[in-house]
Order: sequence, then C-alpha cells, then structure tokens
Amino acid sequence: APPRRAACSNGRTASDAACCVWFDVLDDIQENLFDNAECGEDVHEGSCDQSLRLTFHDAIGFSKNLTAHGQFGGGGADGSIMAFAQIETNFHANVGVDEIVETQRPFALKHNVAFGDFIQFAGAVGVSNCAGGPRLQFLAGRSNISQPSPDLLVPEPSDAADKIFARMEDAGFSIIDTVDLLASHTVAAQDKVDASIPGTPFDSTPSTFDAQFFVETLLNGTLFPGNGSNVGEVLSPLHGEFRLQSDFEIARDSRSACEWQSFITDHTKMVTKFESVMKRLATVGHNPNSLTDCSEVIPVPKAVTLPPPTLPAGQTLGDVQGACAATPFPRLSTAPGPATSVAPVPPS
Ligand code: HEM
Ligand SMILES: [Ca+2]
Ligand SMILES: [Mn+2]
Repeated sequence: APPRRAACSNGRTASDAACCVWFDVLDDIQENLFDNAECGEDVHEGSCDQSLRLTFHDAIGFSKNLTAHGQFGGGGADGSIMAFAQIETNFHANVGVDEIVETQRPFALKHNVAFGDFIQFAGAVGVSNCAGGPRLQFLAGRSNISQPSPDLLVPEPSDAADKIFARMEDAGFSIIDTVDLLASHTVAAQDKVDASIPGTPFDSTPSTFDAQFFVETLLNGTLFPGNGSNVGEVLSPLHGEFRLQSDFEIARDSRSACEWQSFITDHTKMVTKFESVMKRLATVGHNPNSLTDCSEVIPVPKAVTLPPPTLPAGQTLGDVQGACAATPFPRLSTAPGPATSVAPVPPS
C-alpha cells in the first residue's frame, strides 16, 4: 500500500503532518515577501537574494576550534541571528543583514515556526524563484532555543583567501565546498561595501542562476563602479558591476581556480553542487537525521534553457585572467554590440 499522507490545508497533502505548516508559510512568503515569486526584484528590496545571504550568515556562526578550546562555538543554522539580532546584526560582517532579519521575523512569528527553520526555508524558496536555479532540500524541526553566535565567524570580503578558507574549514567546509557555495553570488548584489551604489550586482545577470558570475570574476578589472576603492572591493571589469576582493582572490587561487572555472561549461554541475553543499550549510550544528524532510514544499524552479555563458560585449579572451593550470579557459564567444553598463538591482 502507498504510504498514508497527512492532509494539510487547501486540499494539499504531505508526507509528514509536520510539513503542512510550511505550505502555509510558502503561500504567505511567495506573495508577501517575494512579490509573487520573483527572483531578485521585490517589494522588499531583493528579499530573495537577501534571504539566500541570510542562510549563510546564520549557519556560519559555528566553530569547531572554539569548541575545542572549551568555548561556545555557536549553534550554526539555529536562528540565532534572528533571536539575537541586536547582537549578531551588529557584527561588522553582518552589515545590512538587519533589514532582512526584521522583514522575515513577523512571518516566522505569525506561523509559529522556529527561526532557524524559517531562515533556511525562505532562502530555499527565494532561490527557487530564480531562472535556472536550484531546488534546495528543506528539513524542518530545529529547536527555537539558541544562543548568540560569537563574533568574527562570518567571512569579510576584505579577508584573504587563506583566512576565508581556514574559517570555512573550521565550520566544516572545504575549499571546493566554498567555491560551490559562492554560486550564490550569481544572484547577488552589494548595498553596503560601497553605500553610494546600492543594488550593484556581482555579475551582469543577477536575476538568473547562471554561470556568468564565474566568467566575469575572471575578467581583468579596470574600474570602480562607484565612489572609488572601498574596503573589500577591487577593480571591476564592467560599468555597473561590483567585484568583491574575496571573489577575485578565490577565482584566482590555485586551490580553487579549477572548480571555479569548471562551472562555466557545466551549469548542471554548478546547480547540483550548490544543492549538495547547501544541504550541509542548512544543517550546520544539527543532526539532519533528527529533522523532518519537508523538501516537497519547496517549489520546482521553472525549467528554462539558459543562454550559454558569454564574454560581455567589448571583452575578448585576452581580457580573461584564467587561473586553472590544468585546463585552459573555455573558448567563449563575445556578446554582440558595444560595451554596455550593468543595470542595478532595484533599490529599497
Ligand atoms: C565565502 C565568503 C563570502 C563573503 C566574503 C561574502 C561577502 C558578501 C558581501 C560583502 C556581500 C554584499 C553585502 C552588501 O553590501 O549588501 C554579499 C552579498 C551576498 N552574498 Fe555573500 N559572501 C560570501 C559567501 C556567501 C555564501 C556562502 C552565500 C550563500 C550561500 C552568499 C550569498 C550572498 C547573497 C545572496 C548576496 C546578495 C545579497 C543581496 O543581493 O541583497 N555569500 N556577500
Ligand atoms: Ca547571474
Ligand atoms: Mn546561527
């Protein structure tokens, strides 16, 4: 006999009754947080992208080293950044995160779900709205009791690759895992590194979960898109595009460069590896086996055929700073027409 399914509201069913509430949360946030399931452009200023960023800033508050030294190392993906927002959003690396925490909190309270669950759920739903995007696993059942994360666990864009890799390793993520996680920056923009140009994206296609980010980060940088060189910023190749120092370094580091470049010719690999590493990010500090799998609630991203990655108009292979010793940079074609400026992500 087929397994019995729990009846939820609106005639829907779930594999486990504990998943029913998440259908209600889904309806609510798609309409009221993500402006009817849009990727990257919403009423609440890019809440989709900010929600994805928040999954990281909550979860990365976890340190094996601190624990080994008898200190509290943080609870990982435990909702502490929402429960103790007045502490954690004041950490320097969390600048700007207070906005999405405050935007999300009323939804979690209304549906009476744990903050840690809500943050990971909203990130998964938000990114499922992006064309070409991943369908992330969602496990529910995290405790809503947490303690504030220690400071200095969230990587800064001004940190050297060595420092970022060490920090990520201390939270359970290898160098390759870190590259896989950075696929998130294909649907991302900055607001605070250069506050004079909020909404300046990291690639030319910030509402598409494509591989353009991995191409454009390897181009020779020639300009600052805003008010000059800020801490954590390096030269960008395109008007209207922002480059983080951390992305620049990780794209070129011999330990990470080949994984970085490999996504340019393999979108399926990029998405699959992101899905896989996000399973682990979402459960940092938890035993996944003690949570309930409610992945069925996460929408299936629209099936789209994305155009292959290209060199932006005006750029040639000579502008590429390929850094993978084992494999030459792929022979991409250049988008036609004159060089253009990348449009900002709509601001608050
Ligand atoms: C590994 C080191 C990382 C560093 C140094 C870093 C740094 C940054 C910085 C500085 C911003 C711009 C913030 C602002 O000015 O508003 C940003 C944006 C973003 N990051 Fe990261 N990040 C890292 C990893 C990640 C990971 C692992 C994820 C998710 C899995 C992520 C997701 C995002 C997203 C979605 C945005 C865009 C937010 C928006 O558009 O509002 N980042 N990141
Ligand atoms: Ca993109
Ligand atoms: Mn946390």
